[in-house]
Amino acid sequence: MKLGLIGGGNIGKFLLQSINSDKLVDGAQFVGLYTRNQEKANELAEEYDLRSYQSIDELIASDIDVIVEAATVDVVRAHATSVLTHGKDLVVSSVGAFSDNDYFLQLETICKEQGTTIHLPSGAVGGLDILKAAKAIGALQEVSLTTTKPPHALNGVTLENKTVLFEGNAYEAIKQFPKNINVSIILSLAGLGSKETKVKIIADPKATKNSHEITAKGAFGKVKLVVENDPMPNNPKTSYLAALSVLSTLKHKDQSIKVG
Ligand SMILES: NC(=O)C1=CN([C@@H]2O[C@H](COP(=O)(O)OP(=O)(O)OC[C@H]3O[C@@H](n4cnc5c(N)ncnc54)[C@H](O)[C@@H]3O)[C@@H](O)[C@H]2O)C=CC1
Ligand SMILES: O=C([O-])CC(=O)C(=O)O
Repeated sequence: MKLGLIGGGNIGKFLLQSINSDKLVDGAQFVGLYTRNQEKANELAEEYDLRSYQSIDELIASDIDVIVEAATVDVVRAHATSVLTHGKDLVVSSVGAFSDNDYFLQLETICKEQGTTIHLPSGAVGGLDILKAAKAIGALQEVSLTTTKPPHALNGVTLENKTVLFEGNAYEAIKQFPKNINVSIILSLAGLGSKETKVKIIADPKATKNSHEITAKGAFGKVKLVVENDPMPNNPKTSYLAALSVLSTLKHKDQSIKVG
């Protein structure tokens, strides 16, 4: 499996190390890369033995099977259609790009026409299996997410006390915090949609973890799940689990037996 990477930041570098150096995914290798900073791109290309491209379009047109995005929500929105129409599968970190249901359906149609697949990792949360199972018979009634991070992992404003920065639905949350609340959109896609998924974002100067508390109820009963994530050293906005989940998606992508 020949992989192309967009974004050479925190998650991107973790994936290069795990796959190209540590060989953690059998038969997979990153062979091409595009990231915004050309100097960084060249350094990564040298270190991990792959080709650096001058544009995302060139990377997409190259001889690769799968594009792995680890950049931004805007990059996904700008390039997902092109990835799919070039017959490549797409693995997305910035799942917030799928907050709009019409856009999601549009991409789904392209996938069907092209025989391609978009993989959306669970990211820095869990519990998607429960939401999907309950939704299958329309038995899901309510989903809420409360995310608490230290201020430097959110808007960077110095705060004395715990402060609610946002309260509303996932659709609005990702608009205001595109680098912080992708998790709300994966929960929306598994569950009730971005307009019906409740989100609260709290900045807590005493917090040392990026924590996500998910509650849901429906005909199945109810669930409360708290994920207390260690942040990644290179980017405290991003939890380690988010990077691990992209790696796991690549590891299990072509498995014959699917778990969960
Ligand atoms: N699904 C989830 O649960 C989570 C998703 N994320 C999202 O994953 C994405 C990647 O996260 P990190 O690696 O931690 O971020 P990062 O900020 O460390 O790295 C992003 C990289 O993308 C590059 N980039 C930015 N704009 C670009 C463009 N227009 N074209 C090409 N490259 C561009 C940057 O130069 C940087 O190298 C972010 O959108 C982040 O919000 C992060 C954490 C959890
Ligand atoms: O990594 C996390 O804890 C969550 C995050 O940044 C996001 O969902 O965008």
